[in-house]
Amino acid sequence: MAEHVKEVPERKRDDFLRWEDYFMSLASISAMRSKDPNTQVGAAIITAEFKVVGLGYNGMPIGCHDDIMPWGKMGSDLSETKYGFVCHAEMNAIMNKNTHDISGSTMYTTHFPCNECAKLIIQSRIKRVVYLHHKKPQDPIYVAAAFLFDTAGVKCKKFEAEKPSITINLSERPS
Ligand SMILES: Nc1ccn([C@H]2C[C@H](O)[C@@H](COP(=O)(O)O)O2)c(=O)n1
Ligand SMILES: [Zn+2]
Repeated sequence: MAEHVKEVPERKRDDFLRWEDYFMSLASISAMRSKDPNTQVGAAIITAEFKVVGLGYNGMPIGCHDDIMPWGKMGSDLSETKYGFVCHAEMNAIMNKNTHDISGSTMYTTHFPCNECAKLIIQSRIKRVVYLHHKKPQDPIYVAAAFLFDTAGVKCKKFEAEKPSITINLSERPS
């Protein structure tokens, strides 16, 4: 064979990122955009045809500047904490969707959805939720969310990574 022709491998590479790892990676990378000093959450909506149609992370509403809004957990009432204002990652992923009908889709989320996001997920006709963390399963908010999903027939699954961690190299130097 001519010396300049690269030997083409006969088989595909086998260490490619599997679909589920890819989709949870998109949710996890989206979470890296969050300004929440305590909990960064990301969500990705994937259609049954494996198309990415929505990404979101927890953040303040449009026009509510991050440096003006409260990011604390404690205050004399809700209006003095982030909880009264922050948009959840799941809601933002739904609001950011780039197609009208997301029925039958799967939401990959770094954290188990709250009851308010569960309602949005159900009403959007998302049929499956894959989550990475579930910090407070006994919290009434998440008990209510689980009841909503179970009653509405939305399947919930804890994410199991094929690759427990991935590295992204954004520098020009080859990894
Ligand atoms: N499924 C969830 C759960 C929480 N979030 C957001 C809401 C807050 O920004 C933060 C939670 O704050 P913490 O009480 O852990 O300090 O995460 C979400 O977007 N989706
Ligand atoms: Zn929520």
